[in-house]
Amino acid sequence: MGCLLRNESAISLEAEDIAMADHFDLLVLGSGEAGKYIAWAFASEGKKVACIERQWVGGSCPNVACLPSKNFVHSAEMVHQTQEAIKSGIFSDVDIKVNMSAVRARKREMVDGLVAMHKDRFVNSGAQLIEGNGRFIEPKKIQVTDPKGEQRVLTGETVIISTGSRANIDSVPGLAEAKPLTHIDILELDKVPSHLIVLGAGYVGLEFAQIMRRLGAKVTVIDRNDRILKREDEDVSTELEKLLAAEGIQFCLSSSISGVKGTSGDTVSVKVMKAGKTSELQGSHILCATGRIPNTDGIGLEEPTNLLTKNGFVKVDDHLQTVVPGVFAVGDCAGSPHFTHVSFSDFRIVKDFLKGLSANTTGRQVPYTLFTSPELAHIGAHEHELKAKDVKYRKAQLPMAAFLRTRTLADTRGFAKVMVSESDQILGFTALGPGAGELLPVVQLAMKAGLPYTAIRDLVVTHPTLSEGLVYLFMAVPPR
Ligand SMILES: Cc1cc2nc3c(=O)[nH]c(=O)nc-3n(C[C@H](O)[C@H](O)[C@H](O)COP(=O)(O)OP(=O)(O)OC[C@H]3O[C@@H](n4cnc5c(N)ncnc54)[C@H](O)[C@@H]3O)c2cc1C
Ligand SMILES: NC(=O)c1ccc[n+]([C@@H]2O[C@H](COP(=O)([O-])OP(=O)(O)OC[C@H]3O[C@@H](n4cnc5c(N)ncnc54)[C@H](O)[C@@H]3O)[C@@H](O)[C@H]2O)c1
Repeated sequence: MGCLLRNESAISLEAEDIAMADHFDLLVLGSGEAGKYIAWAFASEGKKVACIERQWVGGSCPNVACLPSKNFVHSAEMVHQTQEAIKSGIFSDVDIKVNMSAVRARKREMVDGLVAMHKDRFVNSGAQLIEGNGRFIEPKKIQVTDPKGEQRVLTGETVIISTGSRANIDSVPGLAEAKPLTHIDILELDKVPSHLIVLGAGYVGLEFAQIMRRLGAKVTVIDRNDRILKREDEDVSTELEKLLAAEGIQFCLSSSISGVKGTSGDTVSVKVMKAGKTSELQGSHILCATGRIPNTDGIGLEEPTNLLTKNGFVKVDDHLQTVVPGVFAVGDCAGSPHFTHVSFSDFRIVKDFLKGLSANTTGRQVPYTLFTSPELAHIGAHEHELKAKDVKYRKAQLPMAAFLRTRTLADTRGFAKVMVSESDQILGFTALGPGAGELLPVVQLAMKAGLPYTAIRDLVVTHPTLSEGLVYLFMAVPPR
């Protein structure tokens, strides 16, 4: 099989090594979102491809991140909806008791199905899935240690580093010893925590805080920032904090922790510092949700060619190629925004680049949705960024109650806003409301196609869908 790269690799492998090792057209380390799609795409075209995976076939998303956490979001939503139905008299005399083992079983069944689906995809595409831990000996040579401890050396004409990231555990005295939960462990609990302390009011922290609150836990969220989701506009994070607090979640903001005692799952005691004062918070469990660390340490990337940034991400250009021609890095480990859909976009960029097309990461759309209830969805510029850059814009904002479908759902919480340029281009859109994530693609499409906001304003949209509300929002944009 020939080289995948349009430019021949600068690295020449010694003939003897190639003879000894298993040699592939494409060698992928890590079977996460981008890595697995690249493996499947080239193997389906007849290339000799291997993908090395040490634990999670298909990566974090289907095993321990996006999909299982959204499975929990749904279980928590069912409990919440049942409670709402009792309040409104639809059910009477119902005693709700959450069976956490059943919540976990529903999640496990989904994950098992997803893993089986991934294994099938490997078989059907012809990409070899090689179980084991990979470590670079050279940029195009990886030593794999399989679960039995046996070692094998693989080489690739083209190599993709797709090793993802893991939860950060801060070096606070006693925190690691307390065996804190991460997103992986919390998805395996068989009992609802009596009092969950969540460290970090970002994506992971807020999604799990609401899940566990709705399943019956007392929940306290600690963050060093003065508001949740610091990167969002202040009106958005303030509103979401208000909605979560109304469900009974307690927030300790502008706070940091200086020590932890006890063991998560039994009792934990956390020393919280706020405005120079220290207090003690007792809980049953503690969850670390304070960001991610790239899985790039200890796998031979520092030597002989240092491929890493000072924060441990693999250094890449806007084609996701490292300093070594023919070696690419994708997804979280390359410092791409930490979303599965961005990793998928990385796959398409590398695939196109290898086929000689001019694909790159510059200026690509990065939409996102936080799966709290209500959801928070965003695309484009934030309002505070436009203000900071002194960009002139017109803004429309409506409460979600103006999206009439929300009234049928009896959930009118939140609001939506859009910022539009002097020349009618959509600069940014944010929605905090039920089903907000589903509103993004139509706005994205208009932005990508360079259509004026009036293209959405003037659509005939089915009544009463949530998307219909976009028409009313865009009608509210002030005239030029
Ligand atoms: C709780 C949680 C919820 C999330 N929810 C969402 C969401 O709803 N939507 C969204 O878009 N994003 C979400 N994310 C982010 C998303 O999961 C990540 O951005 C995405 O999974 C990154 O994919 P990746 O391919 O870069 O890495 P991963 O999916 O982590 O894949 C890396 C793979 O490499 C393997 N690996 C690592 N090192 C080695 C080695 N040395 N040898 C062999 N194999 C190795 C790992 O086992 C892993 O399977 C969530 C993240 C978390 C933590
Ligand atoms: N729905 C989704 O798309 C989704 C869901 C989960 C995760 N993710 C991705 O995973 C990434 C990681 O999520 P995350 O929640 O771990 O990180 P995050 O960066 O979103 O939030 C971390 C939070 O922890 C706080 N923090 C950090 N150290 C602290 C300390 N010592 N004391 C107090 N507070 C501290 C930070 O101020 C921040 O608010 C996200 O950025 C996102 O890209 C996406």
